[in-house]
Amino acid sequence: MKKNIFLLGGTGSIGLQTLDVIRHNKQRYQLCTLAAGRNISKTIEIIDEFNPLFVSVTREQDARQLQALYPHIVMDYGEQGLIQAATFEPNNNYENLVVTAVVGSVGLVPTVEAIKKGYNLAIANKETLVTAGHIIMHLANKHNVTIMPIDSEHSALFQCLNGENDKKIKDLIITASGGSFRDRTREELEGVSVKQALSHPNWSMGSKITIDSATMMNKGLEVIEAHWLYNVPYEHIKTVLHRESIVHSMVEFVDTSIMAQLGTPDMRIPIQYALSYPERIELKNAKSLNVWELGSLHFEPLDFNRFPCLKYAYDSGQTGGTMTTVLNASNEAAVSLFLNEKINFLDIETIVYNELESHNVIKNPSLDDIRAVDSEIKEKIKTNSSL
Ligand SMILES: NC(=O)C1=CN([C@@H]2O[C@H](COP(=O)(O)OP(=O)(O)OC[C@H]3O[C@@H](n4cnc5c(N)ncnc54)[C@H](OP(=O)(O)O)[C@@H]3O)[C@@H](O)[C@H]2O)C=CC1
Ligand SMILES: CC(=O)[C@@H](O)[C@H](O)COP(=O)(O)O
Ligand SMILES: [Mn+2]
Repeated sequence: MKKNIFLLGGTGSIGLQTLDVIRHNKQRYQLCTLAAGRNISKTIEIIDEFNPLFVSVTREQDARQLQALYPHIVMDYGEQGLIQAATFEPNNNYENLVVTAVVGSVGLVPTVEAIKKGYNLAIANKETLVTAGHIIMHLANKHNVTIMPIDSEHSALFQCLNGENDKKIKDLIITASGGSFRDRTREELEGVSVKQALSHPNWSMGSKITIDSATMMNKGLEVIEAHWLYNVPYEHIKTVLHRESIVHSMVEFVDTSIMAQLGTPDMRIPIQYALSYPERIELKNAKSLNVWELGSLHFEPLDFNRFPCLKYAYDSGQTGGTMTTVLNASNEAAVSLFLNEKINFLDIETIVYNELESHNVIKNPSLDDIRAVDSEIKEKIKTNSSL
């Protein structure tokens, strides 16, 4: 059956690649709603091509400008707009699929509301699972909602698992490219520029996740994301440095058999699979992986001393409660300061460490607890940086 796609973060890296999948499969998918942030020229391009029923943007003045251009489209803005984009009720009988491709914990509330509505999810926005995995997984189970992973490693794990029971898993093995500074020592990280940090060796992505790759926080967030998605304890989630980003992750089963998923570093592969599942369909304009040209693949241990953010993530995940909210919120705030050239690259991990050290954990936090801790931490870091 045809699917309504509710796209949160349509103007970003994942959003635009999702639109490319829709573009080549118009008989399968229709863009039902679009939520964007501040990129209004891109929003206009998307509206002109895909004619969604509902559009939301971050700022009220942008929504007004768009409403004047498109009087027939329902529009809103801000958090309320994002929620509407996730819960809009189209007047058709298609299946509903919400693609969460916004960056940061702003994705949390709309995701919760979409689940309560019974809409299935394709999740790229890992921050939502990191900050509130227990709430999301519990609600999804209660409302019988399917969660498909878009993150490349989690899509790989999903494909390797192929429906196997979590009791049959020995270890999840998540691969990491190492990011832009993988060949530098910690001393060589002093004074690195934003431009250098944004130069990822294998993937073209949004700026926040590219910095997370360079600090290895991305892999830490992915460990927590995998814990919630696949119900595997942290001691059975391993990470490995794999420079080529060809093996997207692996699962070792109890009989020691290892399954791996390979492919070119092209996010349209996991995005399309999340949209088409349980079917697998041809990916238009895709380049096959040439294993004969590839020759060899490399795997190396990851060192917690070199990449302390990875250790902070494991420790936060093990502690649980609001600790992962603090990890995520402090990282979001610190990365934003770094991108705005207010702090140095190595300050990111110092800020995260200090917040984790001083936090009094709330066990089994509610959505309100999480939202309060998230805003408090972000506000504190922002205020301190401007003193
Ligand atoms: N890029 C990738 O290859 C991968 C990304 N992910 C995850 O997917 C998510 C998106 O990443 P990516 O696409 O790279 O990020 P981008 O920065 O490229 O895009 C972010 C999107 O979110 C929108 N946005 C930001 N803030 C708000 C807000 N307050 N309200 C509404 N919309 C907002 C932006 O709008 P605008 O630009 O209009 O301001 C944009 O559409 C992240 O969680 C990331 O970790 C996971 C795996 C791979
Ligand atoms: C494409 C994708 O899923 C990213 O999360 C990617 O994994 C980033 O690469 P590294 O974090 O491995 O550098
Ligand atoms: Mn990933």
